[in-house]
Amino acid sequence: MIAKLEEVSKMYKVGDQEIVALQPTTMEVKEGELLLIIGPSGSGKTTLLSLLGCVLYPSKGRLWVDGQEINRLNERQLAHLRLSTIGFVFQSFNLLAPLTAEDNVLMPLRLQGVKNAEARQRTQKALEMVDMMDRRKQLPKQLSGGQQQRVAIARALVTNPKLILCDEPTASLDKDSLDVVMQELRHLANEGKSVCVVTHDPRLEKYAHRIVSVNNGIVTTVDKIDH
Ligand SMILES: Nc1ncnc2c1ncn2[C@@H]1O[C@H](COP(=O)(O)OP(=O)(O)OP(=O)(O)O)[C@@H](O)[C@H]1O
Repeated sequence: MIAKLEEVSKMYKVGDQEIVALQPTTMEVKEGELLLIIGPSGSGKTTLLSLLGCVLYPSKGRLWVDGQEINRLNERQLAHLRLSTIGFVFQSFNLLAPLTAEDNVLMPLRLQGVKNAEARQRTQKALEMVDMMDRRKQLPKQLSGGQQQRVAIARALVTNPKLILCDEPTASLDKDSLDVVMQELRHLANEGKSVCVVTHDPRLEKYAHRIVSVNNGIVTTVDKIDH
């Protein structure tokens, strides 16, 4: 198992009001699964993903990611855990506009201080996995939304993270690009990665190994009908 929550809750303070974004939640994320986190706007999905992504500390309860208990780590250790263990994919791709596809994918390895020759080799492998080698010299604006998202996936997996977290990765995509991106993510899960995908789009359900639904901060497991 890559992540485990034990009675984890998250509260936000707004003025003197306290908003409960996530009610006490106990769940696991396993290796080799694509876990879909589905629910309406404002239900707590991003909060749950941010906790799994070690971006937020739990307000209460205990959270382990890759065997480390989050509340025992300081900000610096948390940043290190993020860089070494987790890959992030966002709705808006978040590629750096002046850099080619290849240089975007290379960036996390530069941050990790990986030597140039190895970094180039790993970048090539990641771009091959998402079938974007032939477009590697292009800038993000010269790519379609689906192609940009595939580059963003390559960037997320170039560090060989155990856990890949995706926030509405298909929201800006048409149906065909959605299929390609979700098949890519499913493939990564089948190869042994843990992939969590937040969405409010039921079309993504068929790509999931497991589904949890979030409503008003309450997380429940949904029985999955296999397609
Ligand atoms: N930083 C914050 N400060 C205060 N309240 C917050 C903060 N982040 C989220 N919330 C509140 O917590 C609740 C859950 O928000 P969250 O972003 O997790 O929902 P979501 O399901 O991801 O929504 P969406 O699909 O619209 O992104 C909402 O009521 C939201 O307003």
